[in-house]
Amino acid sequence: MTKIGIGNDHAGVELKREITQHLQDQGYEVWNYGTDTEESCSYSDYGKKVAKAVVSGEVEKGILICGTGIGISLAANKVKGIRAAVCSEPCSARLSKQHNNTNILAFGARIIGPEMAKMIVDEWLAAEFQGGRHQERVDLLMAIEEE
Ligand SMILES: O=C(CO)[C@H](O)[C@H](O)[C@H](O)COP(=O)(O)O
Repeated sequence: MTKIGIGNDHAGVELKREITQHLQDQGYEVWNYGTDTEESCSYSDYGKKVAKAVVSGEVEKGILICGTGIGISLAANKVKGIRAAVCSEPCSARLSKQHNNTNILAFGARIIGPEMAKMIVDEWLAAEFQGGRHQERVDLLMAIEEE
């Protein structure tokens, strides 16, 4: 059973619940690293928590939600080994896995609705990294972390 870590700030609480249910309905094991209250908080804490869970192998993939998906994905991308992409439609989500081998998907609860979010998540989870020329580019991308 694939383990997915999910994290969110105060803007993403409701959408996090819907996505969690959607994933559990498909048999995924979902680990919640986000806040469960709408009290104002910082996206960076939650982006970091999910990113570290992915890098350590505690979970296989991560999903992040804030108002736009931007702040929380920026936080995740600060953690070595993370490739997080903000996606507002399914095509980008699929290509982010096929070409960039993203290990975290992010989106904004104030940008897209729950049905679009579910389509994005499904497309991303179904996609596979294509390797080949994309592997070389991902290797070059990750080498920047060592500079
Ligand atoms: O960090 C963000 C934007 O990049 C997120 O959308 C946050 O959820 C947003 O900034 C929170 O805004 P708020 O006015 O403090 O609710």
